[in-house]
Amino acid sequence: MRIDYRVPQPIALDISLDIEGFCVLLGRSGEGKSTLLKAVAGLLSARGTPYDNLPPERRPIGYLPQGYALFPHLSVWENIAFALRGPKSAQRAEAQTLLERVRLADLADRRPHTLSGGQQQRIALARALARKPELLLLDEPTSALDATTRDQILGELIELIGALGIPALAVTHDPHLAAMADRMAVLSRGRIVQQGTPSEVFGAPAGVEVARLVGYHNLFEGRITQRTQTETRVSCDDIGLNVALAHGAPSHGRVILALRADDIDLGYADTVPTHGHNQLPARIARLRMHGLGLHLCCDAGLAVALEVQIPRRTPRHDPLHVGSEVTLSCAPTAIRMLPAVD
Ligand SMILES: Nc1ncnc2c1ncn2[C@@H]1O[C@H](COP(=O)(O)OP(=O)(O)OP(=O)(O)O)[C@@H](O)[C@H]1O
Repeated sequence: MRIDYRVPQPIALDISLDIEGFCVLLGRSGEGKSTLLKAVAGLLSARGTPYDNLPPERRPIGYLPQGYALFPHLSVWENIAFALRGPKSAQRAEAQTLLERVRLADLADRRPHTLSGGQQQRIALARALARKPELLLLDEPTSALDATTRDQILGELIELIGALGIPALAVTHDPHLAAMADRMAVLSRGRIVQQGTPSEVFGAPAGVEVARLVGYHNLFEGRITQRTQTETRVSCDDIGLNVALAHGAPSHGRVILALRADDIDLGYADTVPTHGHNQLPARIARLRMHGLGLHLCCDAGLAVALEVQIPRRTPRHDPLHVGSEVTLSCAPTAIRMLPAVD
């Protein structure tokens, strides 16, 4: 399904988006993600296809707002029945069928506050299904979930929506959710700046804004000085780096290099890193624990400090401290080359 929407207020949007399976629209806070969903649902004034000029109640859309908006004083089945018509007994039977579709048949008489965040989310989904939607819209589906179970609950939700066979558009600023989608798009300054599968977008961000949103912590400027058939040599503050050639990457002049914190390897000054590419002597400027690993800020002579994520501490990592001399290294294929921004 394709949606084309133009929204004048409260923020100008001009959006064309292909929705297949579970699609995630990623954007910073305030970019207009909720505004787009409300426009498609007919809850604010906008022009676009499909559903142009249809009042909200006639749009075949299932809308899950942030926090789900379940009625606390109604039972689960009454929350779902709120979207149904007809005699009470028929409503109850249909609510029960919808609860079975979201695999929560035994919770019909509970109140929403007695359920987990993931269960509440599925009740909201059941209520949305009562409208027989041809499109599901989910506003920040991660926001009310517990961080420890979030990925599991979202995995189950995505699987469930896939089994229902209804295309879904979820909006979020969370790259973890985007990484789990069938397709994703990135919203910036009112437009879609990139869309594709998560591996296409995470693997080849179209620009600095996308790179930042999908977790490239290290962004720094350089100038292309040499090019071979497979690699480009880029000079960054007098430090030379080899970058693997990628389709569509700039071929000359100023560029921005993007590098993920967990794509940098760390060796001690007296050890040779696991691979011989792009070795940078560096000094640890800051260091903090990150789960089982470490997050480091290292001064390697570039204009910016390099952020380095070590997933698991080995016994050799224990002596690391501010001021330690280390050798950073990264493979040429780990560095993305983006057009420079003026
Ligand atoms: N009712 C309103 N009146 C005035 N301005 C509004 C209104 N609703 C939203 N805005 C503004 O429109 C812009 C987009 O808001 P929107 O809620 O769509 O952003 P968002 O991308 O969903 O943000 P978040 O991720 O923080 O939820 C923001 O600058 C917001 O302040």
